[in-house]
Amino acid sequence: MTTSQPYWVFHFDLEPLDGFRDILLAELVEVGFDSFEETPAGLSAYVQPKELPENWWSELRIRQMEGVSLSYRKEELPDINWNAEWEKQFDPIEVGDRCRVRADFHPYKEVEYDLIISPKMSFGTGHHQTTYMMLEFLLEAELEGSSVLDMGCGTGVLAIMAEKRGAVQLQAVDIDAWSEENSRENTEKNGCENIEVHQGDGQILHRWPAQFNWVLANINRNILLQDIPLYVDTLQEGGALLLSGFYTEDLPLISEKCEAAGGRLEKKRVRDNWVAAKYVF
Ligand SMILES: C[S@@+](CC[C@H](N)C(=O)[O-])C[C@H]1O[C@@H](n2cnc3c(N)ncnc32)[C@H](O)[C@@H]1O
Repeated sequence: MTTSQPYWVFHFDLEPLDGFRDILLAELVEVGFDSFEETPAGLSAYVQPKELPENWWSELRIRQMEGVSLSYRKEELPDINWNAEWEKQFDPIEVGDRCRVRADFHPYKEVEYDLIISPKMSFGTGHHQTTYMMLEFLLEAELEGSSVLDMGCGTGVLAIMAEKRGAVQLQAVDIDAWSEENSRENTEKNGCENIEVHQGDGQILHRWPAQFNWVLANINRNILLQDIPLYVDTLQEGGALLLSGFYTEDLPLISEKCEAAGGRLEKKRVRDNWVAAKYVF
């Protein structure tokens, strides 16, 4: 998306947000939208007019879901230079004084971990509290020589950080094809050589029984509750789960699920009511 093209942007209001924004995003990708921004009320989504089927609105399955309310406002944009748009919206993020997440159009600055991420429409630039806290955990984790699963990899930012910190065998998985492609692009940009990227969900984990020292999963409450047992099955004895994507009020449920699988909460972080938690097994 480097050239100027006419676009439409749809500003979606979604209620409730928690857990449903990902579903909306996945459905919009299916019908042809190709770039997204999170908004406090929902999502702004971009599409080239020629890509959007006439019946897209009536086809959205999320509209039939019980208790979900969705509406939109459409704006026509004559020409967008996408590079310029990203430059406006995406400032580099500093995670403490050792890690900086930037796009390749931002100038390099001396830092221990310089992560280059082209976000396009995948989630994971470090701007979100959950990504930020996962990066904080990775900064203090013992990763040298370890094996790591990054589940729901988005831009691949967590796997990239884990390799830079010494992990030697990494699998990154996302349910979304675009994120798979974007993670591959970003692993190359960062010169990572140990990360394999896949499209898939929890079912793919049967390939890797008792394999990983670390499982990273920043997804959402419902997917985590469903898939924690699968994550635990892929952990080696003595391994750890780093989980995020849920709120403080959901921590007891997540902890209960991990404890039932033999885990213990070792440490948690909280920012704006979002939680990241480390469970050891
Ligand atoms: C909140 S983003 C996290 C991205 C990145 N790991 C980070 O920390 O910023 C969650 C990602 O999980 C993916 N996802 C959603 N459901 C999933 C599932 N069941 N299995 C694997 N990935 C999933 C989404 O497509 C999205 O890219």
